[in-house]
Amino acid sequence: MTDTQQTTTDDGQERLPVSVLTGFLGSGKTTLLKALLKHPDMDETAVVINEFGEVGLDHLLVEQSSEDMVVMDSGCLCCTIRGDLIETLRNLIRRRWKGEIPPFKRLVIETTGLADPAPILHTLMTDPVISTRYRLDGVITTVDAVNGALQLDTNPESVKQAAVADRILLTKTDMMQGPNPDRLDERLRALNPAARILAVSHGDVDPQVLFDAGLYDPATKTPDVERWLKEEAYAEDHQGHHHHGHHHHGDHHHDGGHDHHHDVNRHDDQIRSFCISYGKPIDWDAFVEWIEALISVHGGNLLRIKGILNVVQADGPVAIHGVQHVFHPPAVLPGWATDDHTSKIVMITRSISKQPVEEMLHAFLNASAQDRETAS
Ligand SMILES: Nc1nc2c(ncn2[C@@H]2O[C@H](COP(=O)(O)OP(=O)(O)OP(=O)(O)O)[C@@H](O)[C@H]2O)c(=O)[nH]1
Repeated sequence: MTDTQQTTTDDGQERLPVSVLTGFLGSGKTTLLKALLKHPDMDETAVVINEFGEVGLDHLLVEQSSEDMVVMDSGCLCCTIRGDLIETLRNLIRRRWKGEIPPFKRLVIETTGLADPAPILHTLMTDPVISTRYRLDGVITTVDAVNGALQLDTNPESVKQAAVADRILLTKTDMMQGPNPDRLDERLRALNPAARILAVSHGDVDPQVLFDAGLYDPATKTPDVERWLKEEAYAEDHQGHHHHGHHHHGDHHHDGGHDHHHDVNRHDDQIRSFCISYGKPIDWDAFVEWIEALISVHGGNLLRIKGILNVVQADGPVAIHGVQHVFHPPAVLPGWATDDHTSKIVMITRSISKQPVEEMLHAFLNASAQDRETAS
Protein backbone atom coordinates (compact mmCIF):
# COMPACT_ATOMS: atom_id res chain seq x y z
CA MET A 1 0.00 0.00 0.00
CA THR A 2 1.24 3.48 -0.76
CA ASP A 3 0.38 6.65 0.99
CA THR A 4 -0.68 9.58 -1.17
CA GLN A 5 -1.41 11.75 1.80
CA GLN A 6 2.25 11.81 2.67
CA THR A 7 3.72 15.26 2.40
CA THR A 8 6.67 14.05 0.39
CA THR A 9 7.00 11.70 -2.54
CA ASP A 10 9.28 8.71 -2.74
CA ASP A 11 12.09 10.78 -4.21
CA GLY A 12 11.82 13.22 -1.33
CA GLN A 13 10.03 15.94 -3.25
CA GLU A 14 7.43 17.94 -1.50
CA ARG A 15 3.83 17.11 -2.27
CA LEU A 16 2.05 20.44 -2.38
CA PRO A 17 -1.22 20.84 -0.53
CA VAL A 18 -4.10 21.97 -2.73
CA SER A 19 -7.27 23.54 -1.43
CA VAL A 20 -10.27 23.70 -3.70
CA LEU A 21 -12.38 26.79 -3.13
CA THR A 22 -15.88 26.39 -4.41
CA GLY A 23 -19.28 27.96 -3.78
CA PHE A 24 -22.21 29.20 -5.77
CA LEU A 25 -22.09 32.24 -8.09
CA GLY A 26 -21.61 35.39 -6.09
CA SER A 27 -21.25 33.59 -2.79
CA GLY A 28 -18.02 35.42 -1.99
CA LYS A 29 -15.17 33.23 -3.24
CA THR A 30 -13.22 36.10 -4.79
CA THR A 31 -13.85 38.34 -1.80
CA LEU A 32 -12.51 35.61 0.44
CA LEU A 33 -9.43 35.04 -1.71
CA LYS A 34 -8.65 38.75 -1.84
CA ALA A 35 -8.87 39.04 1.92
CA LEU A 36 -6.90 35.84 2.49
CA LEU A 37 -4.06 36.86 0.20
CA LYS A 38 -3.44 39.96 2.31
CA HIS A 39 -2.71 37.75 5.27
CA PRO A 40 0.99 37.27 6.05
CA ASP A 41 0.53 33.49 6.41
CA MET A 42 -0.57 33.37 2.80
CA ASP A 43 2.63 34.33 1.10
CA GLU A 44 4.03 31.47 -0.94
CA THR A 45 0.52 30.59 -2.07
CA ALA A 46 -0.27 30.13 -5.75
CA VAL A 47 -3.79 30.61 -6.94
CA VAL A 48 -5.50 29.19 -9.97
CA ILE A 49 -8.72 30.91 -10.83
CA ASN A 50 -11.15 29.35 -13.20
CA GLU A 51 -13.46 31.84 -14.80
CA PHE A 52 -16.65 31.26 -16.60
CA GLY A 53 -17.02 33.61 -19.55
CA GLU A 54 -15.36 36.94 -20.01
CA VAL A 55 -16.80 38.95 -17.18
CA GLY A 56 -15.67 38.63 -13.65
CA LEU A 57 -14.05 40.61 -10.92
CA ASP A 58 -11.31 38.07 -10.85
CA HIS A 59 -9.30 39.94 -13.49
CA LEU A 60 -9.08 42.89 -11.15
CA LEU A 61 -7.81 40.68 -8.41
CA VAL A 62 -5.11 39.30 -10.61
CA GLU A 63 -3.96 42.61 -12.07
CA GLN A 64 -3.53 44.05 -8.62
CA SER A 65 -1.53 41.22 -7.31
CA SER A 66 2.07 40.23 -7.67
CA GLU A 67 3.34 37.83 -10.28
CA ASP A 68 3.22 34.79 -8.08
CA MET A 69 -0.34 34.38 -9.25
CA VAL A 70 -1.26 32.17 -12.09
CA VAL A 71 -4.59 32.42 -13.75
CA MET A 72 -6.55 30.24 -15.99
CA ASP A 73 -9.42 32.13 -17.48
CA SER A 74 -10.62 29.95 -20.24
CA GLY A 75 -14.05 28.77 -19.21
CA CYS A 76 -15.59 26.17 -17.02
CA LEU A 77 -12.87 23.75 -16.09
CA CYS A 78 -15.07 21.04 -14.71
CA CYS A 79 -16.99 20.27 -17.85
CA THR A 80 -15.23 21.58 -20.93
CA ILE A 81 -11.56 22.10 -20.31
CA ARG A 82 -10.44 19.60 -17.79
CA GLY A 83 -7.32 19.07 -19.84
CA ASP A 84 -6.34 22.66 -19.26
CA LEU A 85 -6.50 22.36 -15.52
CA ILE A 86 -4.09 19.46 -15.79
CA GLU A 87 -1.84 21.49 -18.11
CA THR A 88 -1.96 24.47 -15.75
CA LEU A 89 -1.05 22.43 -12.71
CA ARG A 90 1.76 20.64 -14.52
CA ASN A 91 3.10 23.97 -15.80
CA LEU A 92 3.08 25.41 -12.33
CA ILE A 93 5.25 22.60 -11.09
CA ARG A 94 7.58 22.87 -14.07
CA ARG A 95 7.98 26.64 -13.73
CA ARG A 96 8.43 26.40 -10.01
CA TRP A 97 11.15 23.82 -10.49
CA LYS A 98 12.93 25.96 -13.10
CA GLY A 99 12.75 28.96 -10.81
CA GLU A 100 10.52 30.96 -13.15
CA ILE A 101 7.98 31.47 -10.43
CA PRO A 102 8.48 31.64 -6.67
CA PRO A 103 8.63 28.32 -4.83
CA PHE A 104 5.06 28.37 -3.61
CA LYS A 105 4.10 26.06 -0.79
CA ARG A 106 0.38 25.86 -1.26
CA LEU A 107 -2.10 26.03 -4.10
CA VAL A 108 -5.67 27.26 -4.06
CA ILE A 109 -7.97 26.50 -6.97
CA GLU A 110 -11.05 28.68 -7.20
CA THR A 111 -13.76 26.93 -9.20
CA THR A 112 -16.55 28.62 -11.06
CA GLY A 113 -19.74 29.07 -9.12
CA LEU A 114 -21.70 26.74 -11.33
CA ALA A 115 -19.23 23.92 -11.13
CA ASP A 116 -19.70 20.56 -9.59
CA PRO A 117 -16.36 20.32 -7.76
CA ALA A 118 -16.10 16.55 -8.11
CA PRO A 119 -14.31 16.44 -11.51
CA ILE A 120 -11.62 18.77 -10.21
CA LEU A 121 -11.11 16.57 -7.18
CA HIS A 122 -10.91 13.55 -9.46
CA THR A 123 -8.20 15.21 -11.54
CA LEU A 124 -6.17 16.04 -8.46
CA MET A 125 -6.40 12.52 -7.16
CA THR A 126 -6.01 10.51 -10.35
CA ASP A 127 -3.84 12.31 -12.89
CA PRO A 128 -0.55 10.39 -12.86
CA VAL A 129 1.64 13.49 -12.80
CA ILE A 130 -0.50 15.78 -10.70
CA SER A 131 -1.28 13.25 -8.01
CA THR A 132 2.41 12.69 -7.34
CA ARG A 133 3.17 16.39 -7.00
CA TYR A 134 0.06 17.69 -5.28
CA ARG A 135 -2.16 16.36 -2.55
CA LEU A 136 -5.73 17.44 -1.91
CA ASP A 137 -5.72 19.26 1.39
CA GLY A 138 -9.38 20.08 1.54
CA VAL A 139 -12.47 21.57 -0.01
CA ILE A 140 -13.60 25.00 1.15
CA THR A 141 -17.14 25.96 0.19
CA THR A 142 -18.63 29.44 0.50
CA VAL A 143 -22.36 29.64 1.12
CA ASP A 144 -24.13 32.98 0.95
CA ALA A 145 -25.91 33.49 4.28
CA VAL A 146 -28.54 35.67 2.64
CA ASN A 147 -29.28 33.74 -0.56
CA GLY A 148 -27.83 30.34 0.27
CA ALA A 149 -31.10 28.62 1.16
CA LEU A 150 -32.67 29.63 -2.14
CA GLN A 151 -29.57 28.48 -4.01
CA LEU A 152 -29.69 25.12 -2.28
CA ASP A 153 -33.35 24.85 -3.26
CA THR A 154 -32.76 25.62 -6.90
CA ASN A 155 -29.28 24.36 -7.75
CA PRO A 156 -28.17 20.79 -7.20
CA GLU A 157 -24.55 21.92 -7.73
CA SER A 158 -24.71 24.12 -4.67
CA VAL A 159 -25.95 21.20 -2.57
CA LYS A 160 -23.07 19.12 -3.82
CA GLN A 161 -20.57 21.89 -3.16
CA ALA A 162 -21.68 21.93 0.47
CA ALA A 163 -21.83 18.14 0.77
CA VAL A 164 -18.22 17.56 -0.29
CA ALA A 165 -16.74 20.39 1.80
CA ASP A 166 -14.25 20.13 4.63
CA ARG A 167 -14.90 23.75 5.61
CA ILE A 168 -18.12 25.63 4.95
CA LEU A 169 -17.91 29.41 5.12
CA LEU A 170 -21.19 31.16 5.71
CA THR A 171 -20.48 34.46 3.97
CA LYS A 172 -22.10 37.90 4.13
CA THR A 173 -23.09 37.33 7.72
CA ASP A 174 -22.71 41.10 8.18
CA MET A 175 -25.88 41.45 6.12
CA MET A 176 -27.88 39.16 8.39
CA GLN A 177 -29.89 40.53 11.24
CA GLY A 178 -30.80 38.10 13.95
CA PRO A 179 -30.89 34.38 13.40
CA ASN A 180 -31.10 33.09 9.88
CA PRO A 181 -34.80 32.70 9.08
CA ASP A 182 -34.11 29.70 6.87
CA ARG A 183 -31.98 28.01 9.53
CA LEU A 184 -29.35 27.64 6.89
CA ASP A 185 -26.63 26.57 9.26
CA GLU A 186 -28.77 23.73 10.55
CA ARG A 187 -29.48 22.63 7.02
CA LEU A 188 -25.77 22.68 6.16
CA ARG A 189 -24.99 20.74 9.30
CA ALA A 190 -27.47 18.07 8.22
CA LEU A 191 -25.96 17.93 4.73
CA ASN A 192 -22.43 17.61 5.97
CA PRO A 193 -22.00 16.84 9.67
CA ALA A 194 -18.21 16.70 9.69
CA ALA A 195 -17.41 19.99 7.97
CA ARG A 196 -16.52 22.92 10.15
CA ILE A 197 -18.99 25.74 9.54
CA LEU A 198 -17.57 29.22 10.02
CA ALA A 199 -19.41 32.52 9.77
CA VAL A 200 -17.44 35.19 7.92
CA SER A 201 -18.00 38.67 6.62
CA HIS A 202 -15.98 40.29 3.85
CA GLY A 203 -13.70 37.27 3.74
CA ASP A 204 -12.29 37.94 7.16
CA VAL A 205 -11.08 34.56 8.37
CA ASP A 206 -7.82 33.17 9.71
CA PRO A 207 -6.17 31.08 6.98
CA GLN A 208 -5.09 28.58 9.61
CA VAL A 209 -8.64 27.38 10.14
CA LEU A 210 -9.16 26.86 6.41
CA PHE A 211 -6.06 24.95 5.47
CA ASP A 212 -4.49 21.70 6.59
CA ALA A 213 -7.85 19.98 6.64
CA GLY A 214 -6.41 16.57 5.82
CA LEU A 215 -5.65 13.45 7.76
CA TYR A 216 -2.37 14.66 9.20
CA ASP A 217 -1.88 17.16 11.97
CA PRO A 218 -0.03 19.97 10.17
CA ALA A 219 2.16 20.72 13.17
CA THR A 220 3.35 17.22 13.98
CA LYS A 221 2.69 15.49 10.63
CA THR A 222 1.15 12.66 12.61
CA PRO A 223 -2.36 11.42 11.84
CA ASP A 224 -5.16 13.16 13.66
CA VAL A 225 -7.85 10.58 13.13
CA GLU A 226 -10.48 11.96 15.44
CA ARG A 227 -10.38 15.40 13.91
CA TRP A 228 -10.36 13.96 10.42
CA LEU A 229 -13.12 11.41 10.80
CA LYS A 230 -15.25 13.36 13.27
CA GLU A 231 -17.23 10.20 13.58
CA GLU A 232 -19.29 11.40 16.53
CA ALA A 233 -20.99 13.91 14.23
CA TYR A 234 -22.63 10.99 12.41
CA ALA A 235 -24.40 9.61 15.45
CA GLU A 236 -27.61 9.21 13.49
CA ASP A 237 -28.56 8.60 9.92
CA HIS A 238 -29.02 12.18 8.84
CA GLN A 239 -31.36 12.70 6.00
CA GLY A 240 -31.75 16.12 4.47
CA HIS A 241 -33.85 18.36 6.68
CA HIS A 242 -35.26 15.55 8.83
CA HIS A 243 -32.70 16.41 11.34
CA HIS A 244 -33.27 16.85 15.01
CA GLY A 245 -30.00 15.82 16.53
CA HIS A 246 -28.23 19.06 17.12
CA HIS A 247 -30.82 21.38 18.55
CA HIS A 248 -29.78 23.19 21.62
CA HIS A 249 -31.43 22.31 24.85
CA GLY A 250 -34.53 24.34 25.48
CA ASP A 251 -34.91 25.19 21.84
CA HIS A 252 -38.59 24.30 21.82
CA HIS A 253 -39.33 26.26 18.73
CA HIS A 254 -37.82 23.57 16.55
CA ASP A 255 -39.60 20.67 18.14
CA GLY A 256 -42.68 19.11 16.67
CA GLY A 257 -41.50 19.25 13.09
CA HIS A 258 -44.45 21.30 11.86
CA ASP A 259 -42.20 24.15 10.78
CA HIS A 260 -40.22 22.12 8.27
CA HIS A 261 -40.58 22.88 4.63
CA HIS A 262 -41.40 20.07 2.30
CA ASP A 263 -40.76 21.67 -1.05
CA VAL A 264 -40.12 19.23 -3.85
CA ASN A 265 -37.19 21.40 -4.88
CA ARG A 266 -35.10 20.61 -1.88
CA HIS A 267 -32.27 18.63 -3.37
CA ASP A 268 -30.69 18.20 0.00
CA ASP A 269 -33.53 15.92 1.03
CA GLN A 270 -31.67 13.33 -0.97
CA ILE A 271 -28.35 13.85 0.78
CA ARG A 272 -27.63 11.63 3.75
CA SER A 273 -24.69 11.11 6.00
CA PHE A 274 -23.98 8.21 8.27
CA CYS A 275 -21.28 6.19 9.92
CA ILE A 276 -21.09 2.43 9.58
CA SER A 277 -18.83 0.26 11.67
CA TYR A 278 -17.53 -3.29 11.84
CA GLY A 279 -16.09 -4.86 14.95
CA LYS A 280 -13.96 -7.70 13.60
CA PRO A 281 -10.77 -7.26 11.57
CA ILE A 282 -11.49 -6.70 7.90
CA ASP A 283 -10.12 -8.69 5.01
CA TRP A 284 -8.72 -6.13 2.57
CA ASP A 285 -9.81 -7.95 -0.58
CA ALA A 286 -13.35 -8.31 0.71
CA PHE A 287 -13.41 -4.62 1.55
CA VAL A 288 -12.22 -3.70 -1.94
CA GLU A 289 -14.86 -5.98 -3.44
CA TRP A 290 -17.51 -4.23 -1.37
CA ILE A 291 -16.33 -0.76 -2.40
CA GLU A 292 -16.23 -1.77 -6.04
CA ALA A 293 -19.72 -3.23 -5.84
CA LEU A 294 -20.95 -0.08 -4.13
CA ILE A 295 -19.39 2.10 -6.81
CA SER A 296 -20.81 0.05 -9.64
CA VAL A 297 -24.30 0.21 -8.16
CA HIS A 298 -24.33 3.78 -6.86
CA GLY A 299 -21.52 5.58 -8.72
CA GLY A 300 -22.06 9.30 -8.59
CA ASN A 301 -24.35 9.11 -5.58
CA LEU A 302 -21.42 8.44 -3.29
CA LEU A 303 -20.27 11.97 -2.55
CA ARG A 304 -17.67 11.52 0.14
CA ILE A 305 -16.30 8.55 2.02
CA LYS A 306 -13.71 8.51 4.78
CA GLY A 307 -12.78 5.66 7.01
CA ILE A 308 -10.40 4.05 9.44
CA LEU A 309 -10.17 0.31 9.04
CA ASN A 310 -8.81 -2.52 11.11
CA VAL A 311 -7.37 -4.59 8.27
CA VAL A 312 -6.21 -8.17 8.82
CA GLN A 313 -3.24 -7.69 6.48
CA ALA A 314 -2.04 -4.33 7.86
CA ASP A 315 0.19 -3.50 10.82
CA GLY A 316 -1.74 -0.41 11.76
CA PRO A 317 -5.07 1.28 11.12
CA VAL A 318 -5.73 1.96 7.45
CA ALA A 319 -7.18 5.31 6.39
CA ILE A 320 -9.34 5.39 3.29
CA HIS A 321 -10.59 8.53 1.60
CA GLY A 322 -12.74 8.91 -1.48
CA VAL A 323 -14.61 11.56 -3.38
CA GLN A 324 -17.33 10.00 -5.47
CA HIS A 325 -15.88 6.95 -7.17
CA VAL A 326 -12.25 7.98 -6.84
CA PHE A 327 -10.20 6.85 -3.88
CA HIS A 328 -6.86 7.95 -2.57
CA PRO A 329 -4.67 4.91 -2.18
CA PRO A 330 -5.06 3.74 1.42
CA ALA A 331 -2.64 5.03 4.03
CA VAL A 332 -1.38 2.82 6.85
CA LEU A 333 -1.16 4.82 10.05
CA PRO A 334 1.43 4.18 12.76
CA GLY A 335 -1.03 3.12 15.43
CA TRP A 336 -4.49 3.29 16.93
CA ALA A 337 -5.35 6.27 19.11
CA THR A 338 -7.29 4.17 21.63
CA ASP A 339 -8.01 0.54 22.49
CA ASP A 340 -11.06 0.67 20.29
CA HIS A 341 -10.03 -0.93 17.02
CA THR A 342 -13.47 -0.90 15.43
CA SER A 343 -13.46 -0.07 11.73
CA LYS A 344 -15.47 3.06 10.99
CA ILE A 345 -16.58 4.44 7.66
CA VAL A 346 -18.35 7.78 7.36
CA MET A 347 -20.27 8.52 4.19
CA ILE A 348 -22.12 11.35 2.56
CA THR A 349 -24.42 10.03 -0.13
CA ARG A 350 -27.25 11.06 -2.37
CA SER A 351 -30.36 8.88 -2.35
CA ILE A 352 -28.63 6.03 -0.53
CA SER A 353 -29.55 5.24 3.04
CA LYS A 354 -27.49 3.60 5.71
CA GLN A 355 -29.18 0.25 6.14
CA PRO A 356 -28.61 -1.36 2.73
CA VAL A 357 -25.02 -0.10 2.59
CA GLU A 358 -24.28 -1.47 6.03
CA GLU A 359 -25.97 -4.78 5.27
CA MET A 360 -23.99 -5.15 2.08
CA LEU A 361 -20.71 -4.40 3.87
CA HIS A 362 -21.44 -6.90 6.60
CA ALA A 363 -22.44 -9.53 4.04
CA PHE A 364 -19.15 -9.14 2.14
CA LEU A 365 -17.03 -9.12 5.27
CA ASN A 366 -18.81 -11.95 7.05
CA ALA A 367 -18.55 -14.15 3.98
CA SER A 368 -14.80 -13.59 3.74
CA ALA A 369 -14.35 -14.15 7.49
CA GLN A 370 -16.14 -17.49 7.11
CA ASP A 371 -13.90 -18.41 4.18
CA ARG A 372 -10.85 -17.68 6.32
CA GLU A 373 -12.19 -19.85 9.12
CA THR A 374 -12.90 -22.82 6.88
CA ALA A 375 -9.52 -22.42 5.17
CA SER A 376 -7.62 -22.53 8.44
N1 LIG B 1 -21.78 42.67 2.61
C1 LIG B 1 -21.02 41.69 2.16
N2 LIG B 1 -20.84 41.54 0.82
C2 LIG B 1 -20.07 40.53 0.38
C3 LIG B 1 -19.43 39.63 1.27
N3 LIG B 1 -18.75 38.73 0.55
C4 LIG B 1 -18.94 39.05 -0.75
N4 LIG B 1 -19.74 40.14 -0.86
C5 LIG B 1 -20.19 40.79 -2.09
O1 LIG B 1 -20.91 39.84 -2.86
C6 LIG B 1 -20.62 40.01 -4.25
C7 LIG B 1 -20.09 38.70 -4.84
O2 LIG B 1 -18.87 38.39 -4.20
P1 LIG B 1 -17.67 37.64 -4.95
O3 LIG B 1 -16.56 37.54 -3.96
O4 LIG B 1 -17.39 38.26 -6.25
O5 LIG B 1 -18.34 36.23 -5.17
P2 LIG B 1 -17.80 35.02 -6.05
O6 LIG B 1 -18.26 33.79 -5.37
O7 LIG B 1 -16.35 35.17 -6.32
O8 LIG B 1 -18.60 35.25 -7.37
P3 LIG B 1 -18.43 34.53 -8.83
O9 LIG B 1 -16.96 34.59 -9.16
O10 LIG B 1 -19.28 35.34 -9.72
O11 LIG B 1 -18.94 33.14 -8.65
C8 LIG B 1 -19.63 41.14 -4.35
O12 LIG B 1 -20.33 42.31 -4.64
C9 LIG B 1 -19.03 41.21 -2.95
O13 LIG B 1 -18.61 42.50 -2.63
C10 LIG B 1 -19.64 39.82 2.69
O14 LIG B 1 -19.16 39.06 3.54
N5 LIG B 1 -20.43 40.86 3.05
